[in-house]
Amino acid sequence: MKKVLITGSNGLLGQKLTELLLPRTSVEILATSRGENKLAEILPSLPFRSMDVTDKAQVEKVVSEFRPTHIIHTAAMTNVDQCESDREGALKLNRDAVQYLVDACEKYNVHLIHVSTDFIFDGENGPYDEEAAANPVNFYGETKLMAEEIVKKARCKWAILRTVLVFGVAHDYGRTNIVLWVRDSLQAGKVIKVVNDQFRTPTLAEDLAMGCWLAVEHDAEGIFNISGKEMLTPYDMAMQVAEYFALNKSLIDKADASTFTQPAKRPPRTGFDISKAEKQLGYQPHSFMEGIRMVAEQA
Ligand SMILES: NC(=O)C1=CN([C@@H]2O[C@H](COP(=O)(O)OP(=O)(O)OC[C@H]3O[C@@H](n4cnc5c(N)ncnc54)[C@H](OP(=O)(O)O)[C@@H]3O)[C@@H](O)[C@H]2O)C=CC1
Ligand SMILES: Cc1cn([C@H]2C[C@H](O)[C@@H](COP(=O)(O)OP(=O)(O)O[C@H]3O[C@@H](C)C(=O)[C@@H](O)[C@H]3O)O2)c(=O)[nH]c1=O
Repeated sequence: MKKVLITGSNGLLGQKLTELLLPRTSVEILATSRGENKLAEILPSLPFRSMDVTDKAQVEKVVSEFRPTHIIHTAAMTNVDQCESDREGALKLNRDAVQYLVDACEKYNVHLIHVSTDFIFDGENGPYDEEAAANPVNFYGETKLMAEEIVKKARCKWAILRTVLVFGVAHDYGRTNIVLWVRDSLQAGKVIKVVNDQFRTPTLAEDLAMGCWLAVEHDAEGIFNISGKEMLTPYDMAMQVAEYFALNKSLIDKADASTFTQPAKRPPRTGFDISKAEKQLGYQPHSFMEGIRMVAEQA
């Protein structure tokens, strides 16, 4: 019987993972997150414990008591711009916490599934396969690369699953994402500036959760790219969202790096080649348009 501990269960991926795994009788799960359980009402049977991954003692205590066979580590500081301004916080959460989890996994023989990002790359020549050389262009990417290096040195079994621009609907969730942001802006009649010089393979949160589960089922070891399959610019994405919801495309202003900047630099061309995960894990993501339809059904 596989016993899976999920970190960051209140997050977008954490919630989809919890919803995916809870009904499965072949696996026992323990959802953990820093704050109160945001899924308590909708999933009353969900085993949950509060676990602040930046607290080494809490990590050791929860892992020693639950004794998981696998940990899927989703918790992170994912606000890329915040990572530039709160570097100490970003290091604690995105780097130090991973060392505490590795220590516990080594001590209790737990297989660690660590979620990482395309932002470890500089975006000069995407799409990337699993062997590509990392070269982050912002602090978030630097902290996530540090985390990967900690995982690669671990003496427990480990897998690193890298993903890109995750979108989906979560409960009681503070952050938006590209699909919901475009839909809500256009429905409100707002003009939005959307870049056409950044390239991504956007990932439906449900597909990422399935990718994590496939890695657990296969006891996968090593690095796997788990993202969408289509290389799109945010402008392409916005046009598809407007198409799907029959919204006013003239509200979408084409932008580029000369007219749109954010506090942290974004790697221009990332995106992933997912053929390794397709072949070895049977990973099969939805199309971006199917992902939009699934979002529309939930929000
Ligand atoms: N979103 C994206 O576009 C991408 C994400 N990724 C990676 O995927 C993973 C999941 O991302 P995503 O689901 O979007 O993240 P979210 O920001 O949606 O969720 C992260 C969750 O982690 C929890 N958390 C924060 N601090 C702590 C802590 N100290 N201890 C325990 N839990 C904590 C928070 O829950 P609480 O409310 O309890 O504080 C938060 O909800 C991350 O590792 C990220 O780097 C990679 C590429 C793209
Ligand atoms: C807010 C905004 C974003 N964009 C573009 C920029 C970017 O390419 C895309 C998403 O921008 P955001 O700032 O919302 O997201 P961003 O912080 O770029 O997303 C990143 O999050 C971290 C966690 C990751 O790991 C990365 O894979 C990536 O998903 O949309 C616009 O074109 N116009 C806008 O007004």
